[in-house]
Amino acid sequence: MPQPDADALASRPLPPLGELLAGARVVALPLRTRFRGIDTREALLMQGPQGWTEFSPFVEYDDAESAAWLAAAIDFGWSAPLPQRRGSIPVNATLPAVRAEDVAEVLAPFGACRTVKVKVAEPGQSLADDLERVAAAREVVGPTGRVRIDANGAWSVDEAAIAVRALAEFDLEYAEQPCRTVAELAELRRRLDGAVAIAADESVRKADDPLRVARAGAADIVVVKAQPLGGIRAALSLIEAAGLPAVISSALDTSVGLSMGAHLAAAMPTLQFDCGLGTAALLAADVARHPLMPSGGAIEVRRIDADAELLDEHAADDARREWWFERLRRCHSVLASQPPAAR
Ligand SMILES: O=C(O)CCC(=O)C1=CC=C[C@@H](O)[C@@H]1C(=O)O
Ligand SMILES: [Mg+2]
Repeated sequence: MPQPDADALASRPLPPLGELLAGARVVALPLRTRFRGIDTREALLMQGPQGWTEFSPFVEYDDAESAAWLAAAIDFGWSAPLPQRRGSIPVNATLPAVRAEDVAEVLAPFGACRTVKVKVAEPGQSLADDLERVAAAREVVGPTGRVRIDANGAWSVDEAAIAVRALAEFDLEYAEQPCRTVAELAELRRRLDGAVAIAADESVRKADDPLRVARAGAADIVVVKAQPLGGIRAALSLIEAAGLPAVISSALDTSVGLSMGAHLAAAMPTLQFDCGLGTAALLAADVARHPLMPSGGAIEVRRIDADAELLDEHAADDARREWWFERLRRCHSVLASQPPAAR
């Protein structure tokens, strides 16, 4: 799993656990549409000297992997902000693997996004389902819009070669993580020979070596998420080292976590692609009175104040809150056991 950037974090001591827990809140937010197998997004929110920050590794992630998400939360809540090069971030709409007839309705909360990312290769669905969904998404964004797909590594190289060529009929901006391994991505990229660009997501955020995919020439683009990569500074170093265009994306965060992603995107020297940071539109409830919803195809770069009433209204139950506090304690121990230079 990726390690937080050593140099960037070495100078900052780990805040004591008590400081993290003071005022920490756990929320359970309903989704509008089922996404990556969940209907509710749980997140732990904390208040640091720089403002609200988020720790929300998916519940199935182990402590070693989740510790990078905690390093990110601490970085955003406790470290001085980086210079911002832009005040708003163009975003894509994110389309879960819904039926074609539901596409327009599911995309409506995203407003006028020129780019849509379509989930494909959902277990239990067929290429015909993907073709219909991508066709419907193309219909919504029109001929000048951009359509990208995300298979979350579900295809073999042969399946991907067939599916990506078939879906290319709808003019794809890129295919995100079509296959699981770096070797498969490299083979697919060779076979496609530039017909469709390949973006790496899991091969970056869940890899022991997040730079391997770039070094192997297995992708044209890296998808970069602030929380799994250990925070804004670590993500910026990784992008520089990868030497590929980056798409900053969300981890299905609350608006607090999305503001971390927006600050990462704002600190990027260049931003070539629309970012996957419009996902507040997938939530049926959020923690802020003015959430980071996409408007006119962009989100603002600003910090988010969690709202006391919304935190109460969407508070997780006692058992889940204790589970998250325990997880925070364990991940804090993981970070504390690392030498400061590796934290
Ligand atoms: O990139 C986007 O449009 C939104 C974020 C997104 O798709 C994801 C967020 C969180 C978990 C992932 O399964 C998923 C992804 O694979 O990129
Ligand atoms: Mg992805």
